[in-house]
Amino acid sequence: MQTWDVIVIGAGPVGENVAERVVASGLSAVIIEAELVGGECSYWACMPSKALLRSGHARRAAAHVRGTGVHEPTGPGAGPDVAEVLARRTSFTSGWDDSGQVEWLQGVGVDLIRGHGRLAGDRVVEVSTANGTDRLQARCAVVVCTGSDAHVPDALAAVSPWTSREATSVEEVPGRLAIVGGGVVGTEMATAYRDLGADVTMLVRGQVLAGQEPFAGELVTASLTERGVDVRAGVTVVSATRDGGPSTPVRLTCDDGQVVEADEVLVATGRRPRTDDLGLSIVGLTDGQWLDVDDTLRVQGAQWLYAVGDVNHRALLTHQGKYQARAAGDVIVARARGTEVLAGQWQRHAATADHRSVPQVVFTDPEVASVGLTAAVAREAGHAVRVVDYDLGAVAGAALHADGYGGRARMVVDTDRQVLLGVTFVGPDVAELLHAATVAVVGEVPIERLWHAVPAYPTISEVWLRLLETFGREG
Ligand SMILES: Cc1cc2nc3c(=O)[nH]c(=O)nc-3n(C[C@H](O)[C@H](O)[C@H](O)COP(=O)(O)OP(=O)(O)OC[C@H]3O[C@@H](n4cnc5c(N)ncnc54)[C@H](O)[C@@H]3O)c2cc1C
Ligand SMILES: NC(=O)c1ccc[n+]([C@@H]2O[C@H](COP(=O)([O-])OP(=O)(O)OC[C@H]3O[C@@H](n4cnc5c(N)ncnc54)[C@H](O)[C@@H]3O)[C@@H](O)[C@H]2O)c1
Repeated sequence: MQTWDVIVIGAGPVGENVAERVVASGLSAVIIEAELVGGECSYWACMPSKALLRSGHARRAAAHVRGTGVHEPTGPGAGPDVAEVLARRTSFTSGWDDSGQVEWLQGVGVDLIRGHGRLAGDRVVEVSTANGTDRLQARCAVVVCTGSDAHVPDALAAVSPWTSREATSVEEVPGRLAIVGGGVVGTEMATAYRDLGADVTMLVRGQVLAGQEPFAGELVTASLTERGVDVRAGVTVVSATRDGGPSTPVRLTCDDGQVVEADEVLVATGRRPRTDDLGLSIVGLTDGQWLDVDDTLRVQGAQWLYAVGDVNHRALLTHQGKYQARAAGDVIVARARGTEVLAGQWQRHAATADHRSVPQVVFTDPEVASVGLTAAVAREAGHAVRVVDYDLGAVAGAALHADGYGGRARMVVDTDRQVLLGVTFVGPDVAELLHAATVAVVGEVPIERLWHAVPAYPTISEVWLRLLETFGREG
């Protein structure tokens, strides 16, 4: 049996980071990957989805500045060049070829075995490869970084719907696309496919972007609707049929009796853990579940098993998974060496920010950039809260940025401690405003000190000053 200090199962962005981290500190590591090194993010999620969105976004941004000579597309064929958009997308996935990432792994000294990994004993991992089964032994830790898959509701399974994988790797844009789900994937793909010329209908069980401040879903819905997307909220799909067989139109029946026909249907109804056939009974758990971890990313009740990234269900985002990977990699090294474990709040080995300081950008148009708690969640958690809103369009830098700029900003203030619990920006190109908010929330920067962080004039960031003025210097 071959032995390494650390065995990582899953070479997505998170697994790669854990392995790199422990090797950089002098331990040995092997990573096991069943599909492509780079994982979902590189080939079927973050990168291709943002590439599909970018051309339409850039074109609309230019069309909203008088004098650029670019106008909002009207009529068939007037939108972005679909073939070029798809070609650009494909370049960002390297044509679904992972040799570049494999080279990077080799360069940082991480060993790779291709195959399906599962636990098979105390620190033992069995790998099913094309040539049979290998058994590997870890001296220190086994780290599960197997990510997540699309969840497909039973009502839709029979019609073999698209998931985010098909939506991001598309080669031919359907004429009519129905999207079930109004979360991040649903709204981003509605934005992208509308730009690519599809007639898009969204069927949303609850509210659009339900986890965000309510005005985020409202502004995104208004914009999608204005651009011709048919957004139907408060409806549940109860059955789906494709009477003519595969590749023929799909008919979706909703709980209120309405029927929607489309050439393709994308299911964007959340994720499920990729823990099937993982041998979790070895540590007293059941396959198919999310893996509950402590703040050092160690599986609850286990000594040598860690779960990092989507699979632990703390924050299903690449950047947050990589943040966890840094903490996990470092704590594995500390435990291996017997050096001090720093697992208190905000210390090196604890993923403290997962609890209430997670930043996210939804790349719709307008963009939604948020960090920390929404007002509703902050109140539910028992904080004394004051909500401060400001019209982003009234900021000089925003008005210069785009003609008719529309958007809104909110800060959620903990009035007992006079610090920010959450910040949300909704508007064109607000993504790059987010990190300042993340620093303020994570740093628990007192409001009084924020008055000394002067935003440059005339930038959209001046909204910070407007929010403070609205809050008032005496609070
Ligand atoms: C459409 C879409 C767009 C997204 N856009 C963004 C975005 O813009 N920004 C953002 O931050 N996040 C985004 N996300 C979320 C992001 O993709 C995930 O949070 C991220 O990929 C999680 O990384 P991971 O390494 O935990 O898992 P994954 O990327 O899923 O990687 C897990 C790897 O493990 C492998 N694996 C699984 N089981 C086994 C096994 N038993 N043996 C061996 N290998 C195995 C898989 O093949 C895979 O390569 C998006 C998600 C979707 C679906
Ligand atoms: N820009 C980004 O950061 C980005 C982009 C895409 C995805 N992601 C990540 O990927 C994850 C998955 O995204 P998602 O949009 O699939 O999930 P989501 O949780 O954001 O949204 C799921 C949507 O599906 C609906 N839904 C759930 N079950 C349903 C059912 N049975 N029938 C009908 N509707 C149902 C929900 O009401 C919701 O509208 C997210 O957690 C997100 O963090 C991030």
